Amino acid sequence: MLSNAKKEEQQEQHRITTISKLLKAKIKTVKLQVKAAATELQRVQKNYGINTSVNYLEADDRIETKADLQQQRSLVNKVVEDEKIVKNQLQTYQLLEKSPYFGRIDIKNSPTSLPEALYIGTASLIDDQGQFLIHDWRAPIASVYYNGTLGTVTYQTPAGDQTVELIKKRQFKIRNGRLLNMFDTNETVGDELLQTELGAQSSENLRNIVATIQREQNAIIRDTKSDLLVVQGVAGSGKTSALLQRIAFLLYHSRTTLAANQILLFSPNRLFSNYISEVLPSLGEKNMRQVTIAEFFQRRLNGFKVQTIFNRFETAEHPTAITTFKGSREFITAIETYLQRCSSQNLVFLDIYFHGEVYFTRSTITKIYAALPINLPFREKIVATKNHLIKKLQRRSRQDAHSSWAEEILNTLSDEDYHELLAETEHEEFDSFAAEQEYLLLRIARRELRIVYDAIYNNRFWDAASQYIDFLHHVTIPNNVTRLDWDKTIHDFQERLEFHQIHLEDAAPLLYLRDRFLGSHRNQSIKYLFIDEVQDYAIAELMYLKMIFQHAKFNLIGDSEQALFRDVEPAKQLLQELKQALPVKHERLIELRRAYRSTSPITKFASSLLPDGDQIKPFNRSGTLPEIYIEPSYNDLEKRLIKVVSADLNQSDSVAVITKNQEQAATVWQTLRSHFDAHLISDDQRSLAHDVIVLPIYLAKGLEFDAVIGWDLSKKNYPDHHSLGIVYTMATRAMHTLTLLTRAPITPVINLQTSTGSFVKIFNKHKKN
Ligand SMILES: Nc1ncnc2c1ncn2[C@@H]1O[C@H](COP(=O)(O)OP(=O)(O)OP(=O)(O)O)[C@@H](O)[C@H]1O
Repeated sequence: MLSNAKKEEQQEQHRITTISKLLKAKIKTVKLQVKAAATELQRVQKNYGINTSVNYLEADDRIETKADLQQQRSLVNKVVEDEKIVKNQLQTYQLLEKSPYFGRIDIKNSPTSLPEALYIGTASLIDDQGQFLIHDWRAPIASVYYNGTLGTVTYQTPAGDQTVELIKKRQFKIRNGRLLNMFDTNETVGDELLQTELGAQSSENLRNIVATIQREQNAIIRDTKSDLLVVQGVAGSGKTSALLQRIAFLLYHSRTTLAANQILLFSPNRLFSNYISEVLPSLGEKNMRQVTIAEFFQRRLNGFKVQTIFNRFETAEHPTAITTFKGSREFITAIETYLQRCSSQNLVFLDIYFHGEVYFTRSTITKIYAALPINLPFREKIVATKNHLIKKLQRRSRQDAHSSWAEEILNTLSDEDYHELLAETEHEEFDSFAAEQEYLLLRIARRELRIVYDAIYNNRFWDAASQYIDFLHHVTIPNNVTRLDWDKTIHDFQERLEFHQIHLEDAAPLLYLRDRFLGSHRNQSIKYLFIDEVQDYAIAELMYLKMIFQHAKFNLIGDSEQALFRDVEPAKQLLQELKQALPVKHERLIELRRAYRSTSPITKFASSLLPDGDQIKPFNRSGTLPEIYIEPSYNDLEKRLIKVVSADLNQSDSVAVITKNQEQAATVWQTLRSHFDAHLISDDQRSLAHDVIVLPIYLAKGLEFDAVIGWDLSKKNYPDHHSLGIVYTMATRAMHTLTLLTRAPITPVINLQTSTGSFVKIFNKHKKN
């Protein structure tokens, strides 16, 4: 006799087999359709080529050709679109074939109705009768699976809230048509499945978490109302995972109005961008756009080399009072006040040159600007000044047509140039040769004066960098900054300018001043802006982004405790600052406290380093205690490293040695390379595919590894509490094993006399000697 459970398992396997067969059949059909669509596209494109190349030279046929062309073009577009649809369909079926669904909910719409079983998967599947065999995880009803415990459950739909009775919730693990595991659960998504997922070895890329999204993560993913969504979550709480699932959700939810290229993610570096690049495709969606803040600033400060976050971290371990000031809300507010109060005399207008001589003087431009109504917004003042200058230029170009330089150019024109200049007019139009000459002179003058026009059009009559320097001279500096130090930074800024370089701390304020004054460079197309690791961004940078991406909804994701370049700051305080700096109508804060990445012993150890670490809830996954080796000498430290790496490699696929900076990483790598297939990771690297990698902490941000070895956590390397964020980030990169190596004395950030000592196994070789 089969037990009930066994019978149910058989029934589920039977359903899976039926669906697998159906999917196989569908894949076969769609593959043929894809092939046919490709052939059709080739045919239409070939025809398009032939049709568009004929008749083009015959003037009488032009009109006809244009209409034909339009028809041909829309035909090509339609066939391209058809091909895209079948290709997408194929991709969806192939995705479902691997694992058609992961959840089932049995619901009753009313107490008297019969229960209905709904299966939840990565995408929907509908049979020939129009019945849903699988519901997409993003469909409104699917939120019952993620949010509800058994009983009455309410979920949101476009038509308003709906209530159902949830009578069963089941989770599956299915691979290639085989049911590997199933559980009935009352929880959001039961721990058992999550245990298996989290216990697995790390992979080169972050995975999607669609089958095991937790309730609080679901709130992040499905939020559609907030203009400013702030997520503060402890290390390994699934912030990045939820962010990517959220993008997939938004693309589904707003599929007629939102495209992947209207979503922009600021990520810490290229390595991280690559690490997360598989999640959206694995959910059947296209990737959003990604950029680092330095790349973004650099594009906007055309011609300047902007310091990267990485470089800033490498060159200065802690922010100075000046860096903090330049990154603050007060600094941006001071720029705003400065601009409002700046008299036209203080605006740094520039002479406009032509043929090496001043064409419009600075004082002319200042006068034009000064004559404008005082209350006009900056942008309108700039537009009015430009229009005024362009009118002046038009008048002057008529005069300049009679200048000696214009005549000289005319006299030395080659036949070819002469005819080219005349090309746009009919020769017969001129009454006389003199009229033709007059016409040509004006054209020459206008052509030559194009550089003046361009200078006006591109605002080159105003010098943003010098204006910024003037602002730096005028701003009231805070008490903790000396005048001498401040003057030094101004000098430093000027010196860098000569080499076309700019410090990261100056990029946002300078751009803010420039774009606020000119009213330019606004981005209208981005609808959602995401910033991961937001704790590494200055408020001034966020304020600039807010000014530029006026129509975008902001999603700021971070962990104030993993701040590398700042002191650890309480989440609430950071939030308060964000709210003040980025005022919006609907803001929302979601905090994540459960740490999923690391085993429970690792999370407990890492949390014990923090002042309010008891707020962090470890996920219940067992593992060995982290280990600390305190060695008497650097030589011993190196020997220990080799032993630990060997031991880790026996149990783990990925071992990462994390150092304080690139220089130390390079030294450690030299030690390891003769023993292992070790790889040194640098700023521009994209791949992590090696047994042993060595990288500085900054590059390890956001990533995870089976085994982590923290290199030289000595007092020398991490002298005081400023290093807390770094050490905490390092420890929380480990999924299964964590070993910290150090010379004596150990950093005060790891105080072994407190509870920290009980969460770690200590091997103090130094004491013995
Ligand atoms: N609901 C979940 N189901 C399965 N795995 C999860 C879930 N949430 C998080 N994880 C796993 O936990 C790990 C950490 O997730 P993620 O990198 O998204 O966290 P994070 O908060 O961005 O971390 P950090 O700030 O420390 O870089 C990943 O391996 C992720 O797959």
